[in-house]
Formats: sequence, C-alpha cells, structure tokens
Amino acid sequence: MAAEKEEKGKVKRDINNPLGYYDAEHTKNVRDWKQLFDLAVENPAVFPASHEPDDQEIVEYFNRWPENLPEFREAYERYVENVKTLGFKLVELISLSLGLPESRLTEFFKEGHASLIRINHYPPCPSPDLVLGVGRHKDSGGITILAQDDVGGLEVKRKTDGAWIRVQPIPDAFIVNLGDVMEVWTNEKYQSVEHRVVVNSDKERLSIGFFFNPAHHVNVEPLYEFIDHLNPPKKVGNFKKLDVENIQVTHFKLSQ
Ligand SMILES: O=C(O)CCC(=O)C(=O)O
Ligand SMILES: [Fe+2]
Repeated sequence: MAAEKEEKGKVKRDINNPLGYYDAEHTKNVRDWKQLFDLAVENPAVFPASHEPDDQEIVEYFNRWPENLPEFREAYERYVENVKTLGFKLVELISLSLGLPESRLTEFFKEGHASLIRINHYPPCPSPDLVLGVGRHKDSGGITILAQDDVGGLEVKRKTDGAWIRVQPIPDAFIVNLGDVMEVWTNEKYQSVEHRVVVNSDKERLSIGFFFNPAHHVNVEPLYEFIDHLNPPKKVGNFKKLDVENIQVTHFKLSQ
C-alpha cells in the first residue's frame, strides 16, 4: 500500500505539468470519488497557456510514465494510435451526416490536436448516495470515445424530461459523446450531452476516455453552413473561452 502510494507520487500532476496521476478532481466545486491518470495524445502536446481569451501563449506538456510498469507505455501507444484513427473516422462520418464534405471537420484536428486520454478509477464507496464519481458536466471538445468495464455507473441526461438514464455497458463497445465544440460548430444542430458517474459500495470501476479536441490555434465558431436568417450564430468564441470543465487542460485546478 505504501509502495503503491510512493509510485503514484512519482507520476503525480504538479504545478508545471498537469498530466499524470491525480486524486482530488472537482466538478462544479465538489470533489469527485475517483482517481485519474491523464495523458496527452500528441507528442509534444501543445495547449494554450491559460484560458484567458487574449493570451496567445502556448505550453508543451510531456507524459509521465510509471517506472514499475514498463508495459504501460507500449500498451498506451498502441491504444492511442487506434483510438485516434477511430476518432478521425467518426468525425468524418459526423461531417457526412451533416451534409458536409468528409474533411470539413477533421481539418480542425490537423497540426497538433490538443487531445487527451484520461484513465478513471472509481474505488468502491461506503456512501454511494452521498457522492458522485464525476459530477454532472459536458465534455468540452469535439467528441469523446469512452471505453468502460462491465460495472456500470455512467448516466446521461435525457433532454426531453431531464431524467438520468443509465448507459448499460456493452462488451467490446465504445460510448461516443458529443462535446461542446461540436455543438458550437453545428450552431446547436448537434448538442453536447450532459452526463455524470454514480459509484457503488462493492465494486471498483475503470473507464478510459479519449477526448478528441481541435488544435490549440483553432478558433471555434459556428460554421457558415449552419448560419442563415433563421439561424443566427448562437455561440461565438474560442475553444479557450468556452465554459469548460473537467478535461480542458488549462482549466485544471492544481492542488499545490
Ligand atoms: O467514467 C465515465 O464513464 C465517464 C467519465 C467522464 O465523464 C469524464 O472523464 O469526462
Ligand atoms: Fe465526461
């Protein structure tokens, strides 16, 4: 147990680099019942230095690799290559489903997309009615491709009546969520989905999210194809300016 704590300490997020292990994530100022490990997808990973809209500065972050798990890096790199390919494919299909050319949206992900992988571990919780694994939120980027084990706990909010609907785990299947950036591009034709994670008292749960984010220099605004006199632009702004939480790297609250 002590050795495990020491190993986690070696790969812990710090003030200079928000990637790595973290166990004090907050959603809407409430602490989540989970531990996480964040990794960048591109190398180097380039992000805005802050979420101030006028700040043009960028920063590069490096991944942390656990010393005692040499096979982790190789497995990660293989996973990333494949999930990235799937991400580009899905965004092409989303473009086509909107009546746009196949590459209309993927062009925003070229030249260093700011994508992240987050590995979530939700330990069993003695009071599952009092806390959430992750509080309600929307993902900020383009799309999220989520792998989960067979325990369950993810819930999405149904837009028609606000009810929380459990997403039943399906073996070997991914869950794909639309994020805020997709909602802005499509001028709200496609909307990001609110979701949360509930925990339980007897089983731990694992999930891995791939957050497919456009490149840091992309100005996220409604595409002209979705603007006309009946549909004025609903949200304008920069990716950095969006009211994001949870995954935007510049938005992380650092504990030290
Ligand atoms: O663990 C899950 O199923 C979802 C986690 C999540 O929503 C997130 O990390 O943004
Ligand atoms: Fe999420």
